[in-house]
Amino acid sequence: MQAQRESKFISEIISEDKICQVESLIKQLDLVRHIAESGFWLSTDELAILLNLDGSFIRSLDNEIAAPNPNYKFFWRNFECILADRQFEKGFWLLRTRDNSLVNTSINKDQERGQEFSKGAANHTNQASNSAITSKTITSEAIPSEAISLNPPPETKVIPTPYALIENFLSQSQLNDLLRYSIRKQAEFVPTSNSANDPNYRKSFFLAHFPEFSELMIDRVRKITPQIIKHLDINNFAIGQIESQLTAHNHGNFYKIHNDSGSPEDESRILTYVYYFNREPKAFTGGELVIYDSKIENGYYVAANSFKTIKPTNNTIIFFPSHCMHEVLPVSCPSEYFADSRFTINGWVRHV
Ligand SMILES: O=C(O)CCC(=O)C(=O)O
Ligand SMILES: [Fe+2]
Repeated sequence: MQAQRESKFISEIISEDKICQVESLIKQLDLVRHIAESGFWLSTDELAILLNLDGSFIRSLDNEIAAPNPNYKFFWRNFECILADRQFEKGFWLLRTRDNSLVNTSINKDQERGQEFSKGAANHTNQASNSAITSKTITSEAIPSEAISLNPPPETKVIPTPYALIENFLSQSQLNDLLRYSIRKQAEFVPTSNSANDPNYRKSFFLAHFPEFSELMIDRVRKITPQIIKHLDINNFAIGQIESQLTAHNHGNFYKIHNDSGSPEDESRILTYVYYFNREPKAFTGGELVIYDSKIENGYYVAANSFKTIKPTNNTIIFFPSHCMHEVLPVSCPSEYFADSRFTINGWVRHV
């Protein structure tokens, strides 16, 4: 009798415990959905608390934050956690509900349940491993629940990056004036920063305010953009704001691989332009712009292995799609004179 009472008591404790687990799971999922809907960014520490991530996984996220991979994301249940920005060496994450429209309806109910309730850790995948388990045709047979991916299939096709180069973009007198102006403004140039705030990611100087030439450049870029759109054979778009900055790369300066439209506030950038100018004879070497071809992985553009190398040529402008990965190779400028820098006016054409 005593033993019977005890076992009943134990089973009540176990089931209450299970109810608590389910209740806290529901609370957690509600919170995650709430954050996803709000669009607020979470730091890695906050994300770790919210999703109850384990230490080794958090360390792997820290590695991703340090790595120059602006498009990193991982999956947690039916949410995507996207590395939105790097600020003060910390990663900030945007949560989004995954688009399940590609879920094959032939997944049977048991498998769906397996996916929904499999442990969080099983769903933490980086892009590479995730694509490895992604299958175009998910059938109901013989697939362990953890191997089912609700992702679109990986697109491994290499998409060549189109670009347009225009030589002698400004008149000789405009070019001379611009060069003189830039050299005179040396004291107003400030070091560039980047979203990772990592000095090993980008080193150069820029001038944000230069109305005497930004207006000229923006006007020229606006007028030529319709032709560029045709030449690059990209979808037409309504031209909105055009940004511009004046940059100087001197000895040892560089900008590692990145794209220009990866963060939410830069999403509307469609075209990147870079106008190169320098003193003649040219007193620097290097500083080539490397533009990578693209592959689509998990719905994101990532760099393919193939690329084009563009030599910065005086009075030449290049246009290419802002979502494409690119980098500026280190500049060697033995004199280290500011006047000998690799100068650019560069910026972005946004859609409205
Ligand atoms: O200077 C260049 O060639 C490219 C600069 C660049 O990629 C940028 O400012 O985003
Ligand atoms: Fe860029």
